[in-house]
Order: sequence, then C-alpha cells, then structure tokens
Amino acid sequence: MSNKKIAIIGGGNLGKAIAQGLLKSGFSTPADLTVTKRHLASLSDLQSLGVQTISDNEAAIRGAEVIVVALKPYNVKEVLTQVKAAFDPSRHILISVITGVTIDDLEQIAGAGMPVVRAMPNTAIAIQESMTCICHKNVSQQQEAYVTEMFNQLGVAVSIDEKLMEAATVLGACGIAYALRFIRASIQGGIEIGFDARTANLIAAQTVKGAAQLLIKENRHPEEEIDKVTTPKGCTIAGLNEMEHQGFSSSLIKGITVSYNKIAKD
Ligand SMILES: NC(=O)C1=CN([C@@H]2O[C@H](COP(=O)(O)OP(=O)(O)OC[C@H]3O[C@@H](n4cnc5c(N)ncnc54)[C@H](OP(=O)(O)O)[C@@H]3O)[C@@H](O)[C@H]2O)C=CC1
Ligand SMILES: O=C(O)[C@@H]1CCC=N1
Repeated sequence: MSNKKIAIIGGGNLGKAIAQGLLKSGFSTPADLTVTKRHLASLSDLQSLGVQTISDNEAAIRGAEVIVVALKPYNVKEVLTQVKAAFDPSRHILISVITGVTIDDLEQIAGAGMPVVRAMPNTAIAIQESMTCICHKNVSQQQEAYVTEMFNQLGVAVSIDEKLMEAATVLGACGIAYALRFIRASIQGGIEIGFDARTANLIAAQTVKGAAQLLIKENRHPEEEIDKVTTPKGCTIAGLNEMEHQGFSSSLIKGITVSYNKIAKD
C-alpha cells in the first residue's frame, strides 16, 4: 500500500476509473484519495466509500504528493494555470494521462523542474487490468519506482520513449474500444447462429480473454495459436478467409493508422 496522498484532477471516465483501481488494488485507502470535478454527483459512490470529492483543484493539489491530471486536452492548460501557485517541485509528482499534451507542455505549466510523468492507461484500470505506457522527466529513481509500482498494481506498466506516446494511445487506450467492437460483432454473429444475447456475450468475452491469455501467459505469437485451431478444410479457416476477403485485418490496420493520424494532426 502507498501512504502517499493522491489527488486526481478531473474525475471523469478515466480519472474515476483510476480512483476505483487504486482502491480495489489496495494501493490507496479512501483517506489517501481526493478526486476533483465541477459537478460532483457522478462521484457519489466514491464519496460514500470515504474518498474526498471536491471542486477545489488548488486545495486538492496542496493536500497531495501525487497529482494525477485526467482533464480533457482542451482545458488542461487553462485549469492548471489557474492553480500554478500550488505546485511544488520539491514535494509533488505530476502524472498526466492527457492525450497529446507533452512532458514539456506540462513542465511549462507546472514550473521548471517539476517531476512529470506522462502515462497512457486505459479504462480497464478500474479493474486493475490496464495496459499503461509511461515516460517521465525530472523524476528520481525512487519516484520512478513508485509510479511504476502504482501502475503495475493497476495492470501492466511499460516504460516507453515519449515519441511513442501517441502510438501507445491508439494501441492501448483506444484499443479497448476496438477490442470491444470485435466482441460486439462476435456477439451479433453468435445471435445469428442461435445463441441468446447473454450466452453469446459470455462466450465471446471469455474466448477473447482466453486468446489474450495464451499470448500473455505463454508468450506465443497469434499465428502459432491460430494454426492449432485451423483444421484442414475445416470451418475455422473457411471463416477466417471470408473475414480477410471482407477486409478484416486491413480495416483494423487502417483504423489504427487513421486514429494515429488524428492525434498527430490535432
Ligand atoms: N477515456 C479513456 O479511455 C482515456 C482517456 N485518456 C485521456 O484522459 C483524459 C480524460 O478523459 P476522460 O476521462 O475520457 O474525459 P472526461 O470528460 O470523462 O473527464 C474529464 C473530467 O474533467 C472534469 N473537469 C472539467 N473541468 C474541470 C475543472 N476545472 N476542474 C476539475 N475537473 C474538471 C469533468 O467533470 P466536470 O465537467 O464535472 O468538471 C470531467 O469529468 C483525456 O485527456 C483523455 O485524452 C487517456 C486514456 C484513455
Ligand atoms: O478518444 C480519445 O481521444 C481518448 C484518447 C484515448 C482514449 N480516448
């Protein structure tokens, strides 16, 4: 368990998911956590667990050692500039999960020398299953170890070069949506061939979980595992080939590159 006080600035989809993961993992107690947003109703469940939920960002920052910023990219500069005076590089670590905002941008806002971590998790952080890519500046070895431990408690953390952060956003963070669309389409197909929606949902989700675990736990390449499923002249290869004729892999790759170009352009 961490005994550091953590302030999450911007308790929306991701900020709230981070708070939930920190509590579920036991990394933080409710008393360690403050979550801010302007309209607090959606944080009532966290509040009832004992998490401080407030709208005063400055008070949250002053009361914490670790500041996780989960605001939208378009208002981060304005909101953090308003509370600039509260930042203290000798006491704080600033962790940003904001898409497209660089470490240098953050250091400029929070002040020179501020220990800054740029992290790209995904919403599975709420259940400690995030893939989180991190890079940092002005961070001591101890602070780096703390942040790595924090994100490892919330899933799997990997250190990357900052120039890959946009790619990490697409593959890891947007990737949750892409994987869920695959599952949704599988469910729709499953209903067409006879399952009720509930059973199709379970079969599709557990099958994707199993496929992912084969890669993660056994360190295998997908095609090696696909070979084991594809019986000659069987139904798997017939289905796979039809999916490829319809552009399955190509559409995924194209979607990933369009998503990447969108971040790079904005
Ligand atoms: N969602 C995802 O899967 C991922 C998102 N990200 C990044 O995380 C960031 C947050 O995304 P997401 O959680 O989806 O967005 P949300 O819009 O859900 O969350 C942002 C939150 O900030 C709050 N907010 C706005 N202004 C203030 C303010 N002045 N003070 C305090 N809180 C404020 C808003 O609540 P209110 O209006 O009540 O103040 C809102 O709940 C983005 O930069 C996004 O790029 C990164 C990885 C994954
Ligand atoms: O869609 C978005 O822009 C953000 C970035 C990663 C997930 N959601």
